[in-house]
Amino acid sequence: MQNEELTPMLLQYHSLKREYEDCLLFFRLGDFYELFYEDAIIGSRELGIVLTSRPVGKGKEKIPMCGVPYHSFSSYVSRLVSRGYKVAICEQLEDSSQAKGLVKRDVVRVITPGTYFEKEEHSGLASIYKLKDRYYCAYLNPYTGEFFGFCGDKKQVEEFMLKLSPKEVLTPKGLSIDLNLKAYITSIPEEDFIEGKKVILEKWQAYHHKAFGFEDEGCLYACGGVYIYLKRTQKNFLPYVQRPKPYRMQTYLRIDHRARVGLELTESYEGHKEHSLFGILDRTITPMGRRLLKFNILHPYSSLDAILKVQDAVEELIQKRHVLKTLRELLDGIHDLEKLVSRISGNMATPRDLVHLKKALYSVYQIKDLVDRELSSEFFKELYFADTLHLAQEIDRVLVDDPPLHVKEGGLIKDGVSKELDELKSVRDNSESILKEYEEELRTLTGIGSLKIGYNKVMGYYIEVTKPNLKFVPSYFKRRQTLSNAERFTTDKLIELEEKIMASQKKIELIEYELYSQLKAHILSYIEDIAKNAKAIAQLDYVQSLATIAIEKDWTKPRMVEEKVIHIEGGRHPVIESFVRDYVPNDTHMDEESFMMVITGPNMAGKSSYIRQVALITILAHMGSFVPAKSATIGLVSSVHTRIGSGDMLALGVSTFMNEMLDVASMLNTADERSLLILDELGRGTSTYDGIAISKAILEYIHDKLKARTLVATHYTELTELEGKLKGLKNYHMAAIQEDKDVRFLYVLKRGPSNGSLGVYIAQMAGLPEEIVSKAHQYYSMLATKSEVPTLEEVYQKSIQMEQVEKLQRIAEKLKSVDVANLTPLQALLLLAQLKEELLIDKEHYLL
Ligand SMILES: Nc1ncnc2c1ncn2[C@@H]1O[C@H](COP(=O)(O)OP(=O)(O)OP(=O)(O)O)[C@@H](O)[C@H]1O
Repeated sequence: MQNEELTPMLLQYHSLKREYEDCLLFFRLGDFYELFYEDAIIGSRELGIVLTSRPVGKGKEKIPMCGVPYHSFSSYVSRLVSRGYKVAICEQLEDSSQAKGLVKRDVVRVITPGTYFEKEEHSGLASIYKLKDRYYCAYLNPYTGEFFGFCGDKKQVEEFMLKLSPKEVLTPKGLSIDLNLKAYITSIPEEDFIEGKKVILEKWQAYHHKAFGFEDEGCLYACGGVYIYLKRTQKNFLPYVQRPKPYRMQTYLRIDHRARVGLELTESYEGHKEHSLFGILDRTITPMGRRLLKFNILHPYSSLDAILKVQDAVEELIQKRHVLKTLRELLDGIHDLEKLVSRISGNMATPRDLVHLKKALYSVYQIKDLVDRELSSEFFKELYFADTLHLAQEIDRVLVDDPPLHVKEGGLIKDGVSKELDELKSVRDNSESILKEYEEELRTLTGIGSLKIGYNKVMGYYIEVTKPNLKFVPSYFKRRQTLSNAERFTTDKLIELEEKIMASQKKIELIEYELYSQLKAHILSYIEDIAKNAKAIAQLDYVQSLATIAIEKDWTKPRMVEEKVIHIEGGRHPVIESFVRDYVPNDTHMDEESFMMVITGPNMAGKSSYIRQVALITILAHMGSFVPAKSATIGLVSSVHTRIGSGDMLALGVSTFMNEMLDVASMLNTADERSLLILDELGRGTSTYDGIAISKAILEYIHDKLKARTLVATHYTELTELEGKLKGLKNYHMAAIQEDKDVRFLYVLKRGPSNGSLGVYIAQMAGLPEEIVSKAHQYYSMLATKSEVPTLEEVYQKSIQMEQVEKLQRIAEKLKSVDVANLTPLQALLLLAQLKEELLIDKEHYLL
């Protein structure tokens, strides 16, 4: 269509669309946002709304269009951004009734997949910048304001991105990033990163990247790209952004994406939160606490100091149950403070948001008081609370307790706040009683008992008289409207009254709006303080959640040590124990001498559950949490890696075996001596001989080179031959009993190798046809005789012997280390009692 054929409104549309070519333009027309042309076709397809075509050009040519109501646009926008579209919101900048000619319009905000800060699930903007061969990246969560900068190699950047899972990643134009990112990529000019760095330095009044704790200025470029993009897209709606800070991988126990999936940390394989560690652990009350808990599950602490600080806080709360109870009650009154902060900052706060803020800030005040009075561990002493009570009091002074949803509805401000407002309100209320009096007067005057004065937005005030009474209407009544059974009139006096009421109403609205804006501006000037309190509340909620779950599930405080050990007595799997009745606890003993466990046993015997349980207990301990065990001593771990078949990369076209080898390669390249490795069914994706050969070679490498604590669950009994050859490796098996034609699982970890997988029995239990099962039994007997497979009874006896020998060795070690000459009589007696107990096999029998 030629320009001259377009209406002024369409010309306006085209000029805006040219500026925002890569966006779907939501063009405000009255109570609707309209989409035109190609945008309308996309919008109708993606949103399932009707596509119309209207003759809008001067030549009356039809163009495709569709629209969504302005008050519910949010859900439509969230659907579009989650599918990778960008949406430009074009508003009317003046009141259409006041405008001369075409209403002024402009784009006030661009919403992209990572910047929709009203919705947590659509929030997360990152960037990648490359200088020489270093990658720099930044991550901003516009929902909470959290802002990180990070520098690392390709692998670490991938890990950073997978863990923080941004929805949109910004890269400089022309830079090809060969990374596995699950986010929408937006290219922006390289100059934006440079310009952004300047803006950041200016905003936070800093002169150097070191002022933010960054070792390298590349991080500030990456942060700059993110910040400038946010500013340009959000324009006047900039959410709250915290000062950028370094994301320090070394302060966290590293958990890579494979371990997150394999150990079902935040969701189960099926995608359910409830069956994950997070689902089981979550006793938080506020959304801020919940977010911190999730973050800490993926980022447990790596230093002893940090862990002990949280542990002590959790222990103190467990001991002071009454304080814990009050704290939980107070937290219950706190809304999502981080969300409120970004809404206030983005100029989107409704009057009800401010009421929520008021309540939250009153609770924060009470919580601070409780913490000061009742809690003494270092964690609580270090919590910083800003004074925000005055803000709560100010909201309380100005805003009514139950305000309407929108500012426009009026009735926001309390009496006594503004003299002028109070006077106008009394004029308005008076006029209403004058109206009532006038209605009475007219009824008496005309003798029409049913006469009434009414109001609607279109006509204003009117006098309504039913048809049968029209004959009594005086001549000075002016006709306004005819209805089916009544007529509507007005009089000079009514018009005069109406003008008075309307004038005061308009003024009331103006003053209320002004006072409300002042209140918002006042709150905005303390936004940093509110954000700090949101952080403190998140921390408190985190520790109270850990204390609550520890009480509920009777967990114990693990002893955290620097040595390379894991000693767990009576350990349980935190998730499975919640769903299985009579979960059988098991012990774990790993130290410098014996740091690899190979666990064999039949299918379904509990091998995988056991090795995962050790990893989960270790992670919980590093979060400062109590753990599901009778007792535990956990030596610090630097990273947790898993090789667990979950099929998560099959969708990417990688075969099972290749996927497995990729996992192992990634593990071996990043793990170190202090890592914990969990290997489940290594080598299962290839032929048996290949599988055994590769598994053996990998275990030897881990043993000789890495020396990392490692748990292996396998069906290859051949791997058990490594015990004896590799000093630090020991065999264990999950015990099962063969009862006639059935197998009974004991779920007890026993020393020594198992005798095979009993897979035929499992097939039988699963209901395979009898014919197949009996054939399989015959084949199994033939193979077993050839390779001399021991019976279950033989395996059991051997494991008992091994356990007894090891027990005696431990006792001997203990005795060797005793300095007899320096023992007090009491210590000697206690030692004697302890040794006697350790020698006990059951209630009546002793070892030896
Ligand atoms: N300690 C335990 N106490 C009670 N039940 C358990 C225990 N460990 C595991 N189970 C139950 O046994 C089921 C199977 O366990 P798991 O998957 O760990 O066996 P597996 O030996 O790894 O089997 P496969 O070799 O077939 O993979 C679990 O889903 C759980 O219900």
